[in-house]
Amino acid sequence: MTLALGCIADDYTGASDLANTLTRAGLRTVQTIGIPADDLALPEVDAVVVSLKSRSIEAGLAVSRSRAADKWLRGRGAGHVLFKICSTFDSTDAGNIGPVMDALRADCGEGAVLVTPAFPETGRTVYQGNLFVGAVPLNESPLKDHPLNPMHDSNLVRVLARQSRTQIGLVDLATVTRGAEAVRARLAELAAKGIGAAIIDAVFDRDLETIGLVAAEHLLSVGASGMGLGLARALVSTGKVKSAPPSSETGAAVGGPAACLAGSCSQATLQQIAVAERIMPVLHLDPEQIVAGAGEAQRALDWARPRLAEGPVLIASSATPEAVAAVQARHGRDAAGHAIEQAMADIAEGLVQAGVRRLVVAGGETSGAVVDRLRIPGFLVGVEIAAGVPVLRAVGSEAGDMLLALKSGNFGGAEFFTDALRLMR
Ligand SMILES: Nc1ncnc2c1ncn2[C@@H]1O[C@H](COP(=O)(O)OP(=O)(O)O)[C@@H](O)[C@H]1O
Ligand SMILES: O=C(O)[C@@H](O)C(=O)COP(=O)(O)O
Repeated sequence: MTLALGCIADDYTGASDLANTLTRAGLRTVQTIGIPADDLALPEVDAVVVSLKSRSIEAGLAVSRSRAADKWLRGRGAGHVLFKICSTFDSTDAGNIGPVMDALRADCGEGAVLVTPAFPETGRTVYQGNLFVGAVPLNESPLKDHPLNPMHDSNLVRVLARQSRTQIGLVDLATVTRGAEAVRARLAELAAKGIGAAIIDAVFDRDLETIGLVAAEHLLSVGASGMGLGLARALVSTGKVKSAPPSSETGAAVGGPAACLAGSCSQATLQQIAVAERIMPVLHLDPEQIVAGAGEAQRALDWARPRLAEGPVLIASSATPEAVAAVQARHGRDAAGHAIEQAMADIAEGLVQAGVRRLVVAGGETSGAVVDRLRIPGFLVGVEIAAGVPVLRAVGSEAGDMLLALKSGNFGGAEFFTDALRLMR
C-alpha cells in the first residue's frame, strides 16, 4: 500500500475531525493513536492520520514525536504530509506549531510551506492573515479564555513568526482568487526571498480547493481540516486517488451502557452541558477535590454505576472562565489541567470496566488522556454527528467493540450529546 496523503495531528479530536473530512471527500482513511508499529497491517487506505497529543507539551518533545510520525508516513509512501493543527491556531509563543513546522520542513527540504487554519464549515476564515472565528477576530472569540492556550492575537503572520525560526509571509485572498497559477507564482516569489512559510487566506471552500491544488504539488503543508479538504479534493480531481463513497454505516451496533465526559471549558461545551441537564443525569466534578487526590474520580464512578442501566450519564469538569482562572491561580495552569485530565481518564477506565462501550468525550486534551488510558490503537471513521465530529469505531481495543465520539471543545450544536448518542447504537 502506498499512501496518497500522510497526516500528523497535534491532538486526537483534531485527528478525528480531519479523518472525517478526508473520508467525506472520498479518501479511505484510518486514524491511528500514536505512531503505529512498523509492521502494522493496515487496510487498503489512501490516507493515515497519526494522532499525537503534542499541542500543549514541551516543544522539543512535540518536534521529536512529529518527526517520528513523519518518518513513518513517508516510509509508507506518503508524498505529501499535512501537519494538522487546530482551526483556532491553538498554541503559545513557545510553540508548538512553529517548531514542528520548522523541523518537518528541514527534514523534507521544502521551500515555502503553505499554512492555513481556515475551515469555513465551522466558521473559521482567514483574511489578510487574520483568523476569524464566526464573525469576530480570534482574539475577541471565546478562545481568548482557553484554559491552556489563550489566543490574544488574530494576526497569524505575527503569531507564527513568534514561534518559528523562519520568516513568515502572506498569500492574500486576491491572489488565491486569481487561481492556482497565481498562488504558485507568489509562493515561488516568497521562497526566492528565503521566506520559509506563508499564511494563506481562505474564506470559502473554493479557496481551499485552489490552495489544495498547489499544496499537493509540495511535500508539506500546515493547516486544519479545511487544508485537508483542499488536499483531498486535489488528489481526487487530479486522478491520484479514486474517490470512495463514505460509508453511511458505523457498522454493527455495540449496545450496552453509554456515557459522556466533558473536560472542555469552551462556550460551546458549556452550553451543550446545560442542554444535556434536561435529558440525562449530569455530575459536575469539583476541581479542588480532583487536584487534592483520587477521591473525586471514585465519587464520580460511585455516582455513575447505579445509573448506567437507566440510560446515558454525563460527567463534567467544565467550568466558566472565571472558575477556571481561580483554580489555575491556586494550583498552576498545567498542574490543574493535568490533574483534571487524569481524573477524566480514571473515570473513563472505571466506566468501561462497568460495561460502557459507547463513550462521548468533549475536549481535545481530555480526549487524549481518555483514549490513551483505554489503550485504543486506532479508529475507523463512521457517520458524521456534527461538522468535524464523526462516530469512531475503535479497532484493536482491549475492551472489544466500542464506539466513541471525540468532540473538539468548540464543535457541535446545542444538542450535541443527544445527537451523538442517537447515532452511536
Ligand atoms: N474546572 C476546570 N478548571 C481548570 N481547568 C480545567 C477545568 N476543567 C477542565 N480543565 C482543563 O482544561 C483543559 C481543556 O482542554 P481540552 O480538553 O483540550 O478542551 P478544548 O477542546 O476546549 O480545548 C484540559 O487540560 C482540562 O483538564
Ligand atoms: O481544527 C479544529 O478546530 C479541531 O479539529 C481541533 O483541533 C480541536 O481541538 P480541541 O478544541 O482542543 O478539541
